[in-house]
Parts: sequence; structure tokens; C-alpha cells
Amino acid sequence: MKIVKSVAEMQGICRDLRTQGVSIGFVPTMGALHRGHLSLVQRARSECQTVVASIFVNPLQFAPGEDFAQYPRTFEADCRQLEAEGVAILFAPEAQEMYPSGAVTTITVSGIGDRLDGASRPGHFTGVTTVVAKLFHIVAPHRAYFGQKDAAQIAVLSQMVQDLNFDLELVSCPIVRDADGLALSSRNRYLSVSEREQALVLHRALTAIEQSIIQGERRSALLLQIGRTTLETATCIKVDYLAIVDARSLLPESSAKSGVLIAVAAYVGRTRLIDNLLVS
Ligand SMILES: Nc1ncnc2c1ncn2[C@@H]1O[C@H](COP(=O)(O)OP(=O)(O)OP(=O)(O)O)[C@@H](O)[C@H]1O
Ligand SMILES: CC(C)(CO)[C@@H](O)C(=O)[O-]
Ligand code: BAL
Repeated sequence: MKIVKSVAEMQGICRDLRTQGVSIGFVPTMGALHRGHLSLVQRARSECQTVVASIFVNPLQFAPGEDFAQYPRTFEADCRQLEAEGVAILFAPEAQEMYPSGAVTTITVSGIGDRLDGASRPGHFTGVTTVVAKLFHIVAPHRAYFGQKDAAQIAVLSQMVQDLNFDLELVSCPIVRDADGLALSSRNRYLSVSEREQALVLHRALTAIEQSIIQGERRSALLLQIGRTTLETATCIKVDYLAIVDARSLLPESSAKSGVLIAVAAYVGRTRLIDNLLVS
């Protein structure tokens, strides 16, 4: 696996690949890799001739007071895992390389970008869309792979790709979970043993809602009440949001019909976790 730190070098390599007609699959990450990230690489490998991954802990998407400084950085182990999965090129720039003039020019998806995580983490999605647009310009992928765990991120990026005419396909990949249901996340490593036990309530709340839908209940107000009752069984959880929304616009839906997203975010101790399910 070739490791590239310079924007100009990365852009040159990808330009050559495209000229040769090689299809490029791109997996952007912030590192601290787990099986969720690797599932995106595996999907990219199965659909594209070359896989490019990136590791960049993007300062722009962390609000003041968030965990930018503590965010886990496990570069050597990440490289070993990416190489074993057949990634051809890893782009791992420093912040100065990505933002030499600071963040003077940014991209904001209005509306969608201010909902769910965008409401709780002001400026977060402007940071995400700005860095992902830059990465798309640098890597010029044919396909880019994102996890459904970050469902609001997918909604925001899909809108950006459409509005700014990025010539690529955005591929959404299923949530990878531990055997007990907890969605894998780099931030899970912040959890103590007892916090991890409490964190299971997120998936349990989503499952309780799903069961009610399967039994025929469609009214969002009632489904949200069922979810909240389950969340209240955990003592060290502070719910940020539990919402039933349209998966594309992220606007509230009064009925849990097909295509609707049920999303939850909660602080488990000081760690903020998210999870969701799509109604099909
Ligand atoms: N459990 C998972 N299943 C599938 N994809 C995932 C999972 N966790 C993360 N991803 C995807 O991996 C990509 C990189 O995410 P990121 O590096 O932020 O990891 P993360 O585990 O989500 O970290 P964080 O704890 O910061 O949310 C994103 O597209 C994200 O949706
Ligand atoms: C897409 C991303 C790599 C942009 O920094 C990040 O938001 C993430 O890891 O989901
Ligand atoms: N997975 C989204 C990255 C973040 O939480 O900042």
C-alpha cells in the first residue's frame, strides 16, 4: 500500500489512474479503524479496480469543546488493516496540507445540514461537506463509500453531490454491529465496561420500535414514546435526539412508512453515540 501525504501527489496519481480507465473506489475515514470501516473497503474492492482510503481527523467538523484532541489515532494499526484488505493507496495528509489558508472557503448544505447531528453539533456538517468535497476533488473517485451508521451524513453528502454535480456514485453501506447489537464506532473505545453495557439501550430502543412497526403500528408519536420508554431504562444515558424523519430531507415524519429513518443520538457518560434503522 502506498501512503501519500501530499495533495499534489495524490491528485497526480488519481488523474493518471482515471486516464488509464481504472475505476477508483474511495473510502474516507478518520482512522481508529474497526470492522465497520473494513466493510466499506471490502465493498469498494468488490466493485472497483483500485481502492483509495483516507485517514484524516478533520478539525473543521469538531465544534469547540468536542473531542478533537482526544480522538483516537492508531495510524500504524490502521495501515496494517488497510493493507491486509487490499487498499492500494492511503491518503493521510496533515491539517496544514489540507487547510493551508485555514478554512476560508467552505461548503454548507442548508436545511438538511442543520438537522439531527447538524442541530446538536453546530458547524459539524459544514466541516464534513467541506472536507469531503476537497477529498473528492483530490481523489476523483468513481464511487465513494459511506456507512449507514452516519445516516444524516449520507443525507447531507447526497444533497451536496447532487447540487454540485460531482461525477461519482455515493454508496451507502449497512451498519456493522457487535454480536450484542452495539453499532461499531471509533468512539466505543471511550466507554467503560459498565457504559458499554448501558450503550446497548440505543439498539434496544430501535429494535423495540421496529417490533412495533412489524406488529402494524405506524404512528410516529407512539413509536417515539416506545423508544423513549426503552431509553429511560438506562441510568447514565442522556438522550440527544430520538427522531422519525424522512431519510433524504431529515424532516420529521408523522408516520413510519417505507423510506423513513429512525435515528437516535445519546451521551453515554461523556461519549456521544449514534445509531439508526431504515424502515423498509
Ligand atoms: N459500524 C459501522 N458500520 C458501517 N460503517 C461504519 C460504521 N462505523 C463507521 N462507519 C463508516 O465509516 C466511515 C468513517 O467513519 P469514522 O471514521 O467517523 O468512524 P466512526 O466509527 O463512525 O467514528 P466516530 O466514532 O467518530 O463516529 C463513515 O462513512 C462511517 O459511516
Ligand atoms: C466522512 C468523514 C471521513 C469526513 O471527515 C467523517 O465524517 C467520517 O469519518 O464519517
Ligand atoms: N462519523 C462522523 C465523524 C464525526 O463524528 O465527526
